[in-house]
Amino acid sequence: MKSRVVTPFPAPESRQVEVHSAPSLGLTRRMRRNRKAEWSRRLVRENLLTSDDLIWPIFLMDAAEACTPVEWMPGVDRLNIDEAVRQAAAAAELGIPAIAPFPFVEKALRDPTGSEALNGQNLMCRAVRAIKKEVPQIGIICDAALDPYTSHGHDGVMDGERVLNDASVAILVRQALALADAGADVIAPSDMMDGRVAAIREALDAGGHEDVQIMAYAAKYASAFYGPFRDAIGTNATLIGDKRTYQMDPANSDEAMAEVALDLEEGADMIMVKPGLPYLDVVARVKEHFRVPTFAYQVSGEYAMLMAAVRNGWLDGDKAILESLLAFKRAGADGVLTYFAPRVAKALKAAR
Ligand SMILES: NCC(=O)CCC(=O)O
Ligand SMILES: [Mg+2]
Repeated sequence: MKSRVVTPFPAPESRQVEVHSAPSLGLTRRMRRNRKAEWSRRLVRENLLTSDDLIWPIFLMDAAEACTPVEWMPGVDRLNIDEAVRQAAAAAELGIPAIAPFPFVEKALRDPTGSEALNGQNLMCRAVRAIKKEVPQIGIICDAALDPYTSHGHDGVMDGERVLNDASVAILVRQALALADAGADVIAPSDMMDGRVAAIREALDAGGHEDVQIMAYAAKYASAFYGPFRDAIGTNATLIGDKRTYQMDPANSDEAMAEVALDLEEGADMIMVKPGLPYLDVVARVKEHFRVPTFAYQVSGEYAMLMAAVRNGWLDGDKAILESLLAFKRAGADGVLTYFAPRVAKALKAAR
């Protein structure tokens, strides 16, 4: 019997590859044709990110220093009022339509009922007045929620361990009125109490604020991605327990549809899904079904993840950030709240 010689690899001459004379596959449809040049890629592009899509969340702080860095959000600062006015002007110049301020409230001003939220001279109200006066062309979206103001870090008032719904709504309504009186263009209830949109709408109308819009944090999830925000506004130190009795279970999406339906019935002009990238399925489902102005919040944890990799040189910053924001547009969002707003607006301007 002849023994077979097994060659582990083909001999060198049979490994020659004829690149140019390979037979055509005879395909009718070649998806790559439209991708062959930049002009063609631009022509067939389905979604576009522009500065009109950006809402910039900023942090406020009563401080002598213009900027106080937020440790867990590299590149983000808490701004005193003068600096917030300056940066709002710069944002308007960059074509950013709106900002969303959040206050770092001194510990001494926090109490169990969040009463500082009702003070018409509090940090938020003073900042809103100052920005409205100097930069009237930028929209100001103000959160209605008590967490920056409560000693326990919850978005409402408590009875023992329980966050009370209706009692919290009564306070949120007064907070919303104080913000509207200061000049807020949009009230954004982020508290996830039931019935707060209707109550706020009614009070705004009764208070002569028919034109103040409501952007409801309609589907806000009890998420681990808010960690760095809590560092920024100082609630990581105060928060007792978690927010799972009012914010949504990350496992659910039918429930998000019910939340959005309710907020729209109650008078929300715009709705929001939060967090962003991990919940794009919810954004897509909501937009597809309700066809209303739909926003998503690329939250602090998403910002921190991207920035950590960018700072390590593991990701190309502008490219990764722009791609992350384009994903929201693809999912159907009309706009995104993002800490990257000024960076992105600058990059988009430079690319024009
Ligand atoms: N109500 C506003 C937030 O909770 C923001 C959360 C974040 O950026 O992590
Ligand atoms: Mg709700």
